Amino acid sequence: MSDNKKVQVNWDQLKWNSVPVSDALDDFGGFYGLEEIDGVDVNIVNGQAQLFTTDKHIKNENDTEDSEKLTADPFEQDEKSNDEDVNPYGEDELIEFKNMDEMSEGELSSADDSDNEFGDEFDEEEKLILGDKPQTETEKKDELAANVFNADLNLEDVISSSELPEWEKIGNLSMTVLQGLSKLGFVKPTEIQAKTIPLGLEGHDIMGKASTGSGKTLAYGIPILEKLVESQNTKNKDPIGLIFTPTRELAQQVSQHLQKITELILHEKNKYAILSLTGGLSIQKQERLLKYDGSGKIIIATPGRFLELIEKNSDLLERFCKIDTLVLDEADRLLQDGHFDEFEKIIKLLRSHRKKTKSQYWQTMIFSATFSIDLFNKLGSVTRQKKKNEKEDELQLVLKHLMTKIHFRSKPIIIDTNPESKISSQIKEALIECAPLERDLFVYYFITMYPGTTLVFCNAIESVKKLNAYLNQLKINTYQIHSPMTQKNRLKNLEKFKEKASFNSKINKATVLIASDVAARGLDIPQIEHVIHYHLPRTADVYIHRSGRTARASNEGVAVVLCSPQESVGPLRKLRKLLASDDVKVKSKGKKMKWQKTISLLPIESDILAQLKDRSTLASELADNEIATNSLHKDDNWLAKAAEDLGIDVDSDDENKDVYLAKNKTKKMNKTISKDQAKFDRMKLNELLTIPLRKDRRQKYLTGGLVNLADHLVKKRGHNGIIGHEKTDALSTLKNKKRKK
Ligand SMILES: Nc1ncnc2c1ncn2[C@@H]1O[C@H](COP(=O)(O)OP(=O)(O)OP(=O)(O)O)[C@@H](O)[C@H]1O
Repeated sequence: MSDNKKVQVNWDQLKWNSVPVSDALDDFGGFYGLEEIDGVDVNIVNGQAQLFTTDKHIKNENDTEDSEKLTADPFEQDEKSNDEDVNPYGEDELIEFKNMDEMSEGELSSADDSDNEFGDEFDEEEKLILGDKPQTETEKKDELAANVFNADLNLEDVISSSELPEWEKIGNLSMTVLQGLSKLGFVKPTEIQAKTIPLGLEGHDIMGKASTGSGKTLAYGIPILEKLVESQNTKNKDPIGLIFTPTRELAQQVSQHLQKITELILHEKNKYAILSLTGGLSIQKQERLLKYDGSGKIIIATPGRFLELIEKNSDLLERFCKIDTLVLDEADRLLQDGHFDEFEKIIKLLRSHRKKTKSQYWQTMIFSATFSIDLFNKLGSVTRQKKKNEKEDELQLVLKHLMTKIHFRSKPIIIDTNPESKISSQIKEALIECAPLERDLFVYYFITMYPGTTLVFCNAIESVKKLNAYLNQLKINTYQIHSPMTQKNRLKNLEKFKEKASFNSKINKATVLIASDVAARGLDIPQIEHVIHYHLPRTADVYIHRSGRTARASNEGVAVVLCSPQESVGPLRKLRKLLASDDVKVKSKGKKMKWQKTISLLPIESDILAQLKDRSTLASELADNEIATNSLHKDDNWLAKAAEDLGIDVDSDDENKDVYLAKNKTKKMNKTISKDQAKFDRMKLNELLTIPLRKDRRQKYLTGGLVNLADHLVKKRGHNGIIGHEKTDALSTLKNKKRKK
C-alpha cells in the first residue's frame, strides 16, 4: 500500500493528540476532553461517520500505550469521580416492607428464587434509578468515542436537520432532543405529540387524551426536556418539572424514557438531573441524590413519597415550590378519591411556599387515555344515565370537575386524539367463555397455542400466586408482580420478564407475566403481544388500561377476556356498552349498532384442549399443594415467633380455639397432599409433558393424512409445540375469523 492511499479505519486506530480544554466548554455534558487529528476524511453514511486516512495517521503497536492513555484517561477520571459519587451512599439497604404475605414471595415465584443474585443492592438500586449504563470496558470506550466524536464533528452535522423534518415542523426543538429522538428511531411525532408539544412549549395548560401506547410521555416530556436543555446553558439551578404517576413502576419507566432522550447532555456530568422518587426504595438515599449539584431538575414521583420528602425536609419544599411545570400522568387515576388527598396536600404546600418566590401558578399538563366519569363506575352497578347535553361535551364536563380539584394557570386546552373509540384501534379483542374453575386450563391452552409474550391480569392476589405456581409446574417461564410484593422484587421481576421475553421471542417460546392491576396503567413493554383478562376487571377504565399494555406505538396486539356465561350477560354486556362510543352506536344509517357483537369468540380447538386437561389437573393440584404447604409453614413460624416475642408457650390447641385461625388452617390443609403423592404427581406430570401434542391426535405417517407433516418440517410452516398444526398466531387467527365471516 502506498503511503498516500487512504483506507477506512476505526476511531481507535488513529493517532489522537490531546488538546487543552477551555473553561468555556466545561458545562457541555458528556464532554470528556478534546482530542484532535489531522489528515482524516469523514464521510457520513446513513447517519454513521466513516473515517478514511493514510498510513502515517494510523497508530502502530508502539503507539498503543500512549494513544490508549489518551483515550482512556478522561474516562478513568470520570470513573474515579463516579466512585466518589458512590461512596457517600454507604451501605444503606432498600426499605423492605415485610408482612406475612410477602415473606414467601421468593419461594413461590421462579423469578424470586434467585433473589440473591442481587449481591450489591446499592448498585442495583442505582441502576434502577439511573437506567442502564455501559458495563464493559469496550462499551465504555465506544461511548466515550461517540461523545468525543460528536463534540468534534459538530452535532449539527451528525444528524442533519433534514433527517427529522417531521419533528422540526412542530417546533424549534434543540439538537440534544433531536439527537435523542433520532437515536431512538422516532422519525416523526405521533398525533398527540404533534398536537401538544407546540402548545406545551408555549407554556399553555393542557388536558391531553389519547389511546394507550400513543406516546403521551413525550407529548408532555419534550416541552419539559427543552427547558432542561435551556437550563444547562443558562446554569439555572431551579427545578423545572414535577411529574406524578400513580405507580412506582411507571415513575421509573418515565424517568428512563426521558433520560434516554437527553443522554447526550446528562451523560456522567449531570446524571441525577432526571430523578424518580418513589416509595419502596430508600428515602435517605433519595435525599442524598437530591443534594448533588444540578440533581432533581425533573422529578418523576409517586405522590406518597414526594409528600413524605417535602414534609420531612423543608429545604426540598423551598426548592420544589419553584417548578415551572406540573404534570399528572394517568391524571384520572391520580385524581380519583382515595389517591387525591396526598396530591391535594402537595399542591397546597407548594403553593403556600411559592407565593414568596414566583408567580402563583405553574404550567399544568394532565394526560390520560381515559377521562370519562362513566368508565369508573363499577361494572356490577347501574350506569349513570347521561343527560342529553352531557353527550356532546363530556371532556368539558370532566374538566370542570377536575378544575375543582386542581388549579390551572389558565383554562386548559383540550386535545383529544381518540374521541371516537375508547380502546386503541390496534387492539384486537376476543372472548373465551369458560366456567370459573376452567380459567387456568384456558390460559394454558392460549399460551400453548400462541406462545408469545403474554401479560395476564387477575383481580385477586391469590389468583396471581396460584396461576404463577400452576404455570411453573407446566414448565412455562412466568413472573409475577402485585402490590404486596416488595418494590425491589416488583422491579426485579419486571426486568427479568423483559429479558426473558426478548430471548424467548426469538425461539418462539412463551413468556408470561402475571399481575394485579398494579401493572395495568402506563407500563410500556413493547414485546407484549397478548393481554389476558383472567378476571373481568371491576371497572371499564381498568379494562382499557390493562388491554393497552399490548399494541404499543405502531404495533398491533390481542386482548382476551376470560368470562363465565353468567358474566357475559351481566358485567361484560355493560362493559361493551360503555366502550362503544356514542358515535359508533349510531353509525350505521342512524341505526344503533349491536355493541355486544364487537367482541368475537376466540376459536378453541377442542382436540388440543382435551390433550391439555390431564396435565392441567395435575399442575393445579401441585400448585395448590405448594402454596398451601408454604403458607402453613409460614403461619407456624409466625405463631412461634410471636409467642417467643411475647415470652409465652403455645400448644397446638390454642390455634384451634381461634375460630378464624382454625378455619383458615383447615382450608389450607384441604389443599395439601402427602409428600409421596406430590412426588408421584410430579413424575406423572413430567412424563405427560414429554408427550408431544398432536393435531387431531395424529400418530403415524409423516406424509399421509390431510396435512403433510414432511412439508411442514421442510418449509418450517409447522407449529412449534403441536405436531400437524400450521404455525399460527392469535392476531391473524382473529383477523382471519373476521374475514371469513
Ligand atoms: N414518535 C414516536 N415514534 C415511535 N415510537 C414512539 C414515539 N413516541 C413514543 N414512542 C414509543 O411508543 C410507546 C408508547 O409510548 P408511551 O408509553 O408514551 O405511551 P402512552 O400514550 O403514555 O401509553 P399509556 O396510555 O399506556 O401510558 C413507547 O414504547 C415509546 O417509546
